[in-house]
Amino acid sequence: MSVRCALPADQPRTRRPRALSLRTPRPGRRFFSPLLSRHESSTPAPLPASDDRQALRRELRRRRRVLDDRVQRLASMALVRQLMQLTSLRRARHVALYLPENGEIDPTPLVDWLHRRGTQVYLPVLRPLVENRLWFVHWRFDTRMVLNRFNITEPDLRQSGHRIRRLAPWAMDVVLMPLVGFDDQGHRLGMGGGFYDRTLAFAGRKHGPRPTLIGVAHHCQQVERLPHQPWDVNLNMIVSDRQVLRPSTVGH
Ligand SMILES: Nc1nc2c(c(=O)[nH]1)N(C=O)[C@@H](CNc1ccc(C(=O)N[C@@H](CCC(=O)O)C(=O)O)cc1)CN2
Ligand SMILES: Nc1ncnc2c1ncn2[C@@H]1O[C@H](COP(=O)(O)OP(=O)(O)OP(=O)(O)O)[C@@H](O)[C@H]1O
Repeated sequence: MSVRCALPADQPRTRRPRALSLRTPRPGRRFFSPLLSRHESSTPAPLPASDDRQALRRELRRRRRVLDDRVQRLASMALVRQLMQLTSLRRARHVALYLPENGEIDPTPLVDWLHRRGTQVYLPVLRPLVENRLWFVHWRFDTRMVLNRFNITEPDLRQSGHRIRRLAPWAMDVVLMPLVGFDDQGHRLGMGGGFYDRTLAFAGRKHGPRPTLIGVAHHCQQVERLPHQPWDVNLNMIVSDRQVLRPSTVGH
């Protein structure tokens, strides 16, 4: 299934940037090696260079926002098909995912499959009172939901009917993280709040339990190169509607 990402018609072709690049990824020199790569055609054309993370975020968010419903549905199906093959997800008992917003690739068709396997599903909730951190709260069909300050639907922490069940981030088996951008080195760009970076910072430690961190995105959110920030959590894998990228080097 080939999903073409829309590009602006009037993009000027400017010179390559030094720090950030929106150009089509080149083959070779991959730190992350693609598995299950099926679609090599219709990669996005080069876009203007930008040294500005905010501008890059804006452009990548625009790219996914303009995808129409059919493309979104096909991309979601292709994503979920690949996710269902992953051992980490097949073995997982506790999985955090997210409800898609503004064109984010939709992982929710996975939910029925997870429930049938007896796996518990969690959603990110903005933690009250602390700066930009998340809780992962158990999500069932009867969970009462509210809109958070970003207009994203999340479980209501003030439920009276049944006790809110949250799981410590280190106790999750898999966390699916929505990416705004990524490169084939496994570097990621998120929404810019540092929510996932802060919440999952413990995953950088050598010892102790940690979830498998899987970044998910549309293929058109891949860029040639993103700088690694010292606080960026390392992903175990990036899955798009086109491919699965895994670190090819042990110890990443
Ligand atoms: N679907 C989904 N849920 C998620 C995230 C996500 O990226 N996607 N998050 C991942 O972290 C957390 C929320 N983080 C967010 C960070 C910034 C913005 C955002 O829209 N920022 C606007 C400014 C909005 C405002 O201040 O009112 C912007 O940057 O333009 C949204 C969510 C938790 N839930
Ligand atoms: N572990 C951390 N502790 C304190 N501040 C952090 C941490 N991780 C990230 N930050 C801060 O959060 C801000 C946003 O970081 P960044 O631009 O990398 O966000 P992001 O990765 O796009 O967002 P997210 O993690 O929500 O997907 C930065 O100012 C950064 O300093």
